Amino acid sequence: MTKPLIGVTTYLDRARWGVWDMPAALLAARYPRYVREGGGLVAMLPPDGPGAAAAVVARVDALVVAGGADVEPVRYGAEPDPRTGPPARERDDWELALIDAALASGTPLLGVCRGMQLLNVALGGTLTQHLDGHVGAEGVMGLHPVKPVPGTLYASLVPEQAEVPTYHHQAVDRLGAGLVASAYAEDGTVEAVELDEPAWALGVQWHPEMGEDFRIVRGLVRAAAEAAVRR
Ligand SMILES: NCCCC(=O)O
Repeated sequence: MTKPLIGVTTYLDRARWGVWDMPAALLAARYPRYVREGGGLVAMLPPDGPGAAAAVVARVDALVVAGGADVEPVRYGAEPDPRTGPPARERDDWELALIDAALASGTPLLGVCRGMQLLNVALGGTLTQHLDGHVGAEGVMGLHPVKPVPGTLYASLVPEQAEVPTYHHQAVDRLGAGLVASAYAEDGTVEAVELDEPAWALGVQWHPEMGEDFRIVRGLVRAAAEAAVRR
C-alpha cells in the first residue's frame, strides 16, 4: 500500500546557504524524520495564498502544522504584549486557511507548538502571551512531564505520564469551540488539545519531533491512511 502523504507547513525566513542569502521556506529536518518514522511520506508546504489551501489539503492525506513564530494577537482579539514576537502574517493567513480546510474536509491534523496554538485560535480560542517560570519559556529547550486526560484521543496514543521536549513562551488560554484539553503540565498549562467529536485533530504544545517517541505521528499516519480510503 502507498504510504500516506503528510503535508508539513514551513517557515518563511531569510537564510544563507552557499552564494544565496534570501527568503527561504525552512523546515527543521526533525519534522521529515518524524513523519518518516511514523510511516508517512513528506510534502513541505511553504506559505501560499489562502485561496490555495483547500486544493492543497485535498491532495494530502494529513496535515502537520509545525512550530514557529508567535501568532499575531489580533487573530484572537488581543493587543500585543511587548514580549510577543513579531508577526508572521503571511504564515498565519496560510496556516489558518489550511486548518479551516482540514477541519472542513475531515483531513487528520496535528498541530505542534505554534500549530496547536493556531488550531485553538482558528476555533475562536485565545492565548496567554507570556508564561513566567514554565519549562522552555526562557529561551532554552527543556523537558517536563505531561499528564494525559483519560478517555481522550491523546491518552489512547500515550496513556501514561511522559517527559516531553518543550520550548514555548505562550500557551492556550480560553479553549476554542469544540476543543477539549487532553493533557496538562504539572503547573496546569494546557499541553494538548483535540476535538471533542470523532475526528483526528490533535494539538500538542511540546515538540514531539525533537524526541524519540513516535506514537503520536504513527497515530496520525494511521488516521491518514483511513481517511484516504474514505475519500
Ligand atoms: N507562540 C508560538 C509558539 C512558541 C511559543 O509559544 O513560544
